[in-house]
Amino acid sequence: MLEELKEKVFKANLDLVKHNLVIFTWGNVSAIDREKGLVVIKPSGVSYDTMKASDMVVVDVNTGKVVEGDLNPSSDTPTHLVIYRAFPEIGGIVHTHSTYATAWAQAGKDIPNIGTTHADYFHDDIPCTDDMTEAEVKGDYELETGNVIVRRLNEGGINPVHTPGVLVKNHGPFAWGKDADNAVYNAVVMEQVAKMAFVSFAVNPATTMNPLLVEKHFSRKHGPNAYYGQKKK
Ligand SMILES: O=C(CO)[C@@H](O)[C@H](O)COP(=O)(O)O
Repeated sequence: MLEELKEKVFKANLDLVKHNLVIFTWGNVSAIDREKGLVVIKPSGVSYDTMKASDMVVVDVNTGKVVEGDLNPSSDTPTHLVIYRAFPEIGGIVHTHSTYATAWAQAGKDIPNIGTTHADYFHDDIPCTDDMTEAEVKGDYELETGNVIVRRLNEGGINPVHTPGVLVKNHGPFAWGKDADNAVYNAVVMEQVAKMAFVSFAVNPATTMNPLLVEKHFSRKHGPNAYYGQKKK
C-alpha cells in the first residue's frame, strides 16, 4: 500500500542529509495521502545510512494507529498529524534540528524578514512558539507540540501556505509544503534565511526591511495580491 508515496518520503528523508539539515537519526519527513487519510513517515531511530523505502511507516492521520510497517513511526508523528489535521493545504512536513533555525528556536525569537530571499518564500517573520506549559510538557508532549504550533499560526493570523514553517521554542524548526519534496525545499530555505538573518544582525543589529520589497518579491512568487486579506499579526 502506498508504495510510491513511501519511495518519495524515503528519498525526501535522505535529502535532509544531502542538504546538511540533520545528523545521526535526527529529524524526519512525512507526507499524506488525503484521499486515504494515511500518512507515511520515517521510522524512529533508524540511521539514514541503512534506511530503506520499505522501512517507512504508514499511520492513520486521525487515530495515529500504525496501519502498515514493522518499525515504530517517528517519535514526532503526533506533531505531524496535528498539523495535517489542522491545515488541509499541507501535503508534506519536515522536522530538523538544523543549526541556525534551531538557534533561533532555542533563543525563542521569530526569524525576522529582513531580506528579499526570506520574502520570496516566507513573506512574514517565521514565527516561534511560546513556552509550553507544564501540562503540555508533561502530557502527550509531541501531540501538544503540534497544538502549540497550530495555536501560534492561528493566533498570529499566519497563512501556512504563505509562511510554510515555524520554530518550536527551545526545540527546533518544522517546515511544510504541498508534498514531501516541497517541504524539504522550504526547510532548506528556512535554514538559509535563518543563517542570513543571524549574520545580518551581527553586521548591523539595527537593520530593517523595506516593506515594499516584501510585497514585490512575495507577489512575484505567489501572484499579485496573493497576500492581501491575510490578517497582519
Ligand atoms: O526532535 C527530536 C528529538 O528531540 C526528534 O525529531 C529526533 O530528532 C528524531 O526522532 P525520530 O524521528 O527518529 O523518532
